[in-house]
Amino acid sequence: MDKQSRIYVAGHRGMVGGGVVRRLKALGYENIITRTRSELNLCDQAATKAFFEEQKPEIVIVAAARVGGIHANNTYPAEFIHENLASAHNCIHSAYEAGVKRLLFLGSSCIYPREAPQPMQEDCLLTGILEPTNEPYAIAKIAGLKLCQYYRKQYGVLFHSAMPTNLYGPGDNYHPENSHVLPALIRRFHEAKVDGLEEVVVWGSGKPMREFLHVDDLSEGLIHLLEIENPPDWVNVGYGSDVSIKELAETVKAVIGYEGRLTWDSSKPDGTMRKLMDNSKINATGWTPKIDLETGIRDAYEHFLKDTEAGAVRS
Ligand SMILES: NC(=O)C1=CN([C@@H]2O[C@H](COP(=O)(O)OP(=O)(O)OC[C@H]3O[C@@H](n4cnc5c(N)ncnc54)[C@H](OP(=O)(O)O)[C@@H]3O)[C@@H](O)[C@H]2O)C=CC1
Ligand SMILES: C[C@H]1O[C@H](OP(=O)(O)OP(=O)(O)OC[C@H]2O[C@@H](n3cnc4c(=O)[nH]c(N)nc43)[C@H](O)[C@@H]2O)[C@@H](O)[C@@H](O)C1=O
Repeated sequence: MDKQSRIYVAGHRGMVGGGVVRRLKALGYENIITRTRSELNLCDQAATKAFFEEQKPEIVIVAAARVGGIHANNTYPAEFIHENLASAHNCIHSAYEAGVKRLLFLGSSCIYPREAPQPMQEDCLLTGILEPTNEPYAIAKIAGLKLCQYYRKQYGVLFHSAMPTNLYGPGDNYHPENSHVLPALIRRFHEAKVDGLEEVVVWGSGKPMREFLHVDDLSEGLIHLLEIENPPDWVNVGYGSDVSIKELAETVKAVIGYEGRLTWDSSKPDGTMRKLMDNSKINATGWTPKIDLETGIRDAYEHFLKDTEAGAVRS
């Protein structure tokens, strides 16, 4: 990518969008276009069309979406499918109409079937039923991926997608109920330590396995994908190994230095039992992650403490 390219990063105030902007600036890209949601609601088709016609970015990274953990997905299914379908469609179609040549859409490992053989390869898409706890979100993500695939096929635009695994790191959403598991545990263990609580409740059985990738690794992977001349229509971007929720909780507990006990709330859903992705396709192009989970959790906690100090924790 030319350092002068006009790059629109949708969702720049989010964890991924913020990571991508950080990485682009570190690499010397100077023409980065951003809009907050109040400046441009991507669910508003007319406003999105007008924005693309006016700005005519050369490259678009779609990191804007309605995102949340298992409880949020389970609680707001209509909002998750509506907002993610609308924002993906509006971004992708308006980009095409405005002559954008390259667009990278962000999906998720949730798009793959609940019972997909592990590790999950890209071609297992649509070969089985989806995990019910995030089906609305997954269907919207599949639609975005397919929009890119067929606009590329019919119109010849280079619109392609990345399927990240569970992400974490600076700028994450720390909402006590709606966040993903890793930020939720960082916040809960931290607050229990500060408040001297005797126990921390963790959801589910602790048995599900999850793969975690630090957002700085993902950001590097996304920019790497944009440098590839003929990328796959969609490609997994994961860490390559997974841990149980129980192991995760024990690691977060140790990093934060909480000495109380763990209890499990089996009334909360486990979700899919495993969703480790096969990342060999992107690895073969020369990208591999660098940040191991414990190092990454330390980094995320340091940023959480700094943001707490500054009253800037997102939730
Ligand atoms: N976090 C994770 O574990 C994973 C995330 N992903 C994908 O990565 C992408 C980014 O996720 P992440 O950074 O974690 O999410 P965040 O919630 O941290 O950020 C999403 C951003 O999108 C913006 N946004 C949401 N809806 C709209 C809208 N209608 N118009 C304009 N802006 C909007 C939000 O704005 P505002 O700040 O105003 O709310 C926010 O800045 C998403 O596509 C997500 O599906 C994929 C796999 C895992
Ligand atoms: C990232 C990807 O995948 C996401 O799905 P998910 O991985 O199931 O989401 P999650 O991060 O919320 O992990 C949930 C697992 O963790 C356990 N768990 C324990 N204690 C807490 C807890 O306190 N909070 C949460 N959220 N989960 C907890 C919980 O019981 C379950 O087993 C999609 O939402 C979607 O966003 C998507 O794209």
